Amino acid sequence: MGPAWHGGDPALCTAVGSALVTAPKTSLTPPPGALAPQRHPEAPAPGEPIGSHYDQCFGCGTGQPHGLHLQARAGEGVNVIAEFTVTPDHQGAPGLAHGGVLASALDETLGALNWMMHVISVTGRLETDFLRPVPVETVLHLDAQVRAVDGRKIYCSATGRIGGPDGPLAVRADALFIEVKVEHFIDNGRDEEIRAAMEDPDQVRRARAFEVNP
Ligand SMILES: CCCCC/C=C\C/C=C\C/C=C\C/C=C\CCCC(=O)SCCNC(=O)CCNC(=O)[C@H](O)C(C)(C)COP(=O)(O)OP(=O)(O)OC[C@H]1O[C@@H](n2cnc3c(N)ncnc32)[C@H](O)[C@@H]1OP(=O)(O)O
Repeated sequence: MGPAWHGGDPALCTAVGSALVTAPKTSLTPPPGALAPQRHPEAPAPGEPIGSHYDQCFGCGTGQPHGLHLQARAGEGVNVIAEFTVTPDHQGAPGLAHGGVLASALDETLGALNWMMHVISVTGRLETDFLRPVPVETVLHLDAQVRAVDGRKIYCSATGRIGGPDGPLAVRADALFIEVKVEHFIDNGRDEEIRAAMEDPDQVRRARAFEVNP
């Protein structure tokens, strides 16, 4: 038998007869004690653009030539909306968007939820359903919302519709984001980019926006 998805880590699988059966992974369903998400009092007003968290970000960076250039806006609740236009650069099959690009668009929209709660979090798990092919030149209407919060774990979901905000569902995702401190980036990022980010007053200002979290 070939290696399982977890590389055969004995902590993650149990032997049943001769077969390896994976243990259930952390659920994307909030546990019973999870709390309803709170919109931060200083979250952007509904309809207000959220802006890029880092100008070199593949998802939202305005200075990233290869990026998706996603521009999310605050929703009414603990949610954000965005539009993403599929271009020929995003193809997987002739004339159709690559699934990984669509997953990135969902991931980035979910990441923008950080601004609605003033919490820094990173994707721990992202489970994506691809329901319809998405042709080049399609505008994908994205909507992401936080469903619940349990300690550092943020349970959220996103949808991507075609033809309009109420159009047919093309992609959807459930995700678990994990809250981190700004040190997560400083400790793990490459020195060159971290140094440049710390010398950029706009970047420092964006990071500081998360420091006070009542
Ligand atoms: C000066 C520079 C400043 C730059 C930054 C400035 C501003 C920043 C502002 C906003 C920007 C923030 C983010 C970017 C936004 C959007 C981009 C799109 C989103 C992404 O693209 S982001 C990149 C991809 N992402 C990663 O690069 C994560 C890699 N990963 C890790 O870095 C660790 O893995 C981590 C931190 C996730 C956890 O590590 P950890 O040690 O802190 O915590 P631990 O492992 O204890 O987990 C605690 C509890 O979460 C559960 N848990 C953990 N992982 C799980 C999983 N995968 N599935 C199910 N449950 C999971 C555990 O089971 C436990 O649960 P319990 O508490 O119940 O036991």
